Amino acid sequence: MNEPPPLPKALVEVRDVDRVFENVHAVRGLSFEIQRGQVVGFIGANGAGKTTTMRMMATLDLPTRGRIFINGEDVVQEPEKVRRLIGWMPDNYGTYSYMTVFEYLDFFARSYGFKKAERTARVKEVMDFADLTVLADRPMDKLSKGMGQRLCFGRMLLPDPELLILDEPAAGLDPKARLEFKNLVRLLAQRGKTLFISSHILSELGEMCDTLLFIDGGKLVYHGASETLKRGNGTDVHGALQFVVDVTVLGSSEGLKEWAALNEGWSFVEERRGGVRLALASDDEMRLAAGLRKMGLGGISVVEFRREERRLEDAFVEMLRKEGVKPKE
Ligand SMILES: Nc1ncnc2c1ncn2[C@@H]1O[C@H](COP(=O)(O)OP(=O)(O)OP(=O)(O)O)[C@@H](O)[C@H]1O
Repeated sequence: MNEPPPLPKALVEVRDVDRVFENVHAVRGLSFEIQRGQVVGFIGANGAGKTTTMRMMATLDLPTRGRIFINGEDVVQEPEKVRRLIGWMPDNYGTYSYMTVFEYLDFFARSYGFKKAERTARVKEVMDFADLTVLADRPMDKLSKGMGQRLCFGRMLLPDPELLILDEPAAGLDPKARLEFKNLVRLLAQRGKTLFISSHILSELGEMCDTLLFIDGGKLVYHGASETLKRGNGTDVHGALQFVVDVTVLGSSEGLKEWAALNEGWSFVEERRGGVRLALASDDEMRLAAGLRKMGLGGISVVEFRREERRLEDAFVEMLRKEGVKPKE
């Protein structure tokens, strides 16, 4: 029996892509990969090139130079195959008055080729998933921003695409709707979907994404794990990442300051009431645990410790500074 061909390693591969409009160089030499099952945040200021990149991935626009592959299929040469793999949620979508939520989903399910019982079952499944069942008979133009967004989400999920591309989905949502949106993202990630989500507000995406891509002036300025960004508390004089640990001790913290000076990988950052902030030149939890054990053996009574999370906004600003880019509003 013939084995099926192996799946391409990365679900998305963007290779040295440029997009030049008449007099705007919107995307410049952009390259990145997205692995299957990841939730990726695509972050950049207004005009950074996010929508242009996403539209090219979604086969709605063509690169001026470079190539984009989705599951190994070239978006320019095989747009039909690519469209079957992706769900695209634009930042704006049209509403039809006098069409209910159910009618809208049913209409799109028909256009995706679902027939009768299968169509009814699929629309029901999507309405349940996106919490739209109670809104089934509500006219589309009577939905709140959050409800409308859930409907758009539902429509995108009808053909069960593997890759979901969402352009600014959290923009304009109130806190409750934003929470509901985060839950949907979490559920989809649990089902093994790959999500590529843009925003110009870092904190909107930080918690829900495994990986972050930062774009500025059409260029990629960072691609990495969101955890690394959050935990890394800046860099030392040599540019190496540091992780700050806040340690509370019983009694004087003088002993801990001396301990940090004598132990490799550790350094003193600052003193605070009841404790000290130390930097550890590693995010290895074993090294942190070994350090805490050594403190105890050295007669230092640690009553509490906390590895600090850096605000993603600070991380972003610092990263742009390192790249020599001035952050924009
Ligand atoms: N069709 C077009 N013709 C000319 N210029 C365009 C076109 N589409 C986008 N641009 C320009 O390309 C640049 C990148 O725009 P893009 O919409 O990709 O940015 P963005 O990061 O999505 O921003 P926003 O968050 O405001 O949507 C901008 O300078 C924009 O004005």
